[in-house]
Amino acid sequence: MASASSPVIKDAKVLMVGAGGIGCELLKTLALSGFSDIHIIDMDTIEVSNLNRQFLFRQSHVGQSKAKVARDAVLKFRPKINITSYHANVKDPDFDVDFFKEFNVVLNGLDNLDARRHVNRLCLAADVPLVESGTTGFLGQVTVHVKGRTECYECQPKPAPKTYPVCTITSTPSKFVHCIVWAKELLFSKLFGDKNQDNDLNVRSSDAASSSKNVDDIFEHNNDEDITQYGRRIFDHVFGYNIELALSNEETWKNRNRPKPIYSKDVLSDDFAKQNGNLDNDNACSDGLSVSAMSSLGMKNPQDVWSLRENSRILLEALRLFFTKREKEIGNLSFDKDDQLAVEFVTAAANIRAASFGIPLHSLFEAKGIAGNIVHAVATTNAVIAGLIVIEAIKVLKNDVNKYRMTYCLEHPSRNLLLMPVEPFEPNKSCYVCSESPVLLEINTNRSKLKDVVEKIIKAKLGMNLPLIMNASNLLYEAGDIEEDMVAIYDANLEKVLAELPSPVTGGTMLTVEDFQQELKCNINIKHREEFDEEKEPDGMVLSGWTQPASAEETKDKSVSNGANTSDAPTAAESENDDDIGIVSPVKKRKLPDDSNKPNTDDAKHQKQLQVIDDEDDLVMLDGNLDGFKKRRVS
Ligand SMILES: Nc1ncnc2c1ncn2[C@@H]1O[C@H](COP(=O)(O)OP(=O)(O)OP(=O)(O)O)[C@@H](O)[C@H]1O
Ligand SMILES: [Zn+2]
Repeated sequence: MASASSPVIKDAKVLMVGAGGIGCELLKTLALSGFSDIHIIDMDTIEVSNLNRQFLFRQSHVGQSKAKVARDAVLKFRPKINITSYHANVKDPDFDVDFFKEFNVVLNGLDNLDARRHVNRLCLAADVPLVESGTTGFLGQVTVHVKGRTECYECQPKPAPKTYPVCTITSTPSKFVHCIVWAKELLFSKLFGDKNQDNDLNVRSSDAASSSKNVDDIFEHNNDEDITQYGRRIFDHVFGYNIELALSNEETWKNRNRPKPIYSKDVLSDDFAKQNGNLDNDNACSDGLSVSAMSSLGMKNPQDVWSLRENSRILLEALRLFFTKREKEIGNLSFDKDDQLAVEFVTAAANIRAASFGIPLHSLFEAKGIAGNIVHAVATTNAVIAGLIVIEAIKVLKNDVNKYRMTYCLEHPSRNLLLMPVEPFEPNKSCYVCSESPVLLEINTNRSKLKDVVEKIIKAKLGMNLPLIMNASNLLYEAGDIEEDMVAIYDANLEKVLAELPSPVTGGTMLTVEDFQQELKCNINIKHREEFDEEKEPDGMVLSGWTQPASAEETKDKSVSNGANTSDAPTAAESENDDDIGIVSPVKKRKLPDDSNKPNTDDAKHQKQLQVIDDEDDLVMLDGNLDGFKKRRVS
């Protein structure tokens, strides 16, 4: 390993993308490892919920740029190095191919597929190696992507990662799970958990002065206020007032549907207290966990999707029951999916928020499943992953191709294995991103419209947001800032191309798709296919040049997203299987295209230090050479 004074480290110009959970650890580790020219891009500002694991940030930094604060924090203990921060989206056109070309290596600490794809494509276009990473709870991985040598980030299809940027949760939910996270992590915690724990429940108005302290008092239950009044006040604050406040920030809603504020008086009549629950004869029982708002309101079926009014009644009733039947627990509660009242409260709150944002409502049964599956970010996983990123970055800088490893951090170490390095895969010859071969798109050209192709394939699968589609030299379609009448012409052209294809198309029609924003161009060979198995191919179209991952890529399926404190986790059942990752069919692994099959002397040296460890508590690392399946002590 190169030492801190090594020229490869000192002279390297490194670009880090993301200064969140992984990014903070990474910046610190890079600086302490001797890197001295680090550029860091992050578009976000610091949220209270980041503070438990993004150790470069403090309470006083909330609201400030992550990239800048991270830079300043590290410069305090490494004042002589150069750190350049950009408070910006990596997708900004300023960060173009020429910008990327300036760097020796790019390191990702991102939390979403879209940005990861974008960076992958720019790294390929600029021919700069990329070290990519992700964590979910105790799981994590680091992968190395070097053009022409190892597979690119998109060589294999990835299941969409399930982590949510904070602002999605606090301000712009678009899926029901975002509302669940909000209800569980923010509203439930604020009302029934530790009051002193700051959280991002309140919408910060653009007027910074009006923040935190007095706003927090809103959630306090005043002694002179009956519990129904209190409930309605909270209701109006979080579903009414906060939404109005958020709406006042016009910028946020430019390209989004505006939410609708909901006040309790709009959904519930004033005499609702009388109808809500049976105040005298609650289904009181001594066991707190069996108190239920549903039983209290005579609602029996957990699979029913409640109306907005029913959700509002459940919410207020659950809140009342917490304050009357489980008073002693208030202040110490954290969400537990086996706590019926907590699940009722969270379901109702999530549904009301969903109604406000135009998101379909869900039953308690469904909501419980979603709420029980959210995994918390683990700071140590981020630290381990950041360390591994630096190790791989150094190998990349030294051009130690034979030593590149993709490393998986496992949740349930089996046979004392916590980290599992495997040799990187070679590029997928039919990858539409890093290979020249056209992708084959089979569709029923009689029925499918090119509009569907654009939506389902070009945008959803190929991840091109601003595609430009050509058929030979004819421009068929262009997304982006174009005049409405042009859009109509393009749409018509697009339809025409499909309509004119002889049916059935046997030879295929070649479309070229370009997305300058993503620096990606690929050819699509369209072929007619009459029948589709709607269950397997629900879109009625198949990108067959881009195969689904085979079982050999099981590890990659475990590919996780990153650093989010709130993510839909692999289910418990899936996690159990992680034990098997250690024996992921090494035989099927593809080798690098160069001479990496040859025994490597450095590896041989390593193996001399291998030792068998019996102590269950020792962490060991499986050596990259899986054939030997040797263990190495990690100190
Ligand atoms: N397109 C992008 N351009 C720049 N930075 C980005 C982009 N997409 C994501 N990021 C940054 O990547 C970081 C990912 O960090 P992390 O996964 O820890 O998320 P977080 O937002 O800090 O926390 P949380 O887990 O609560 O969402 C974030 O700081 C986010 O701002
Ligand atoms: Zn690829």
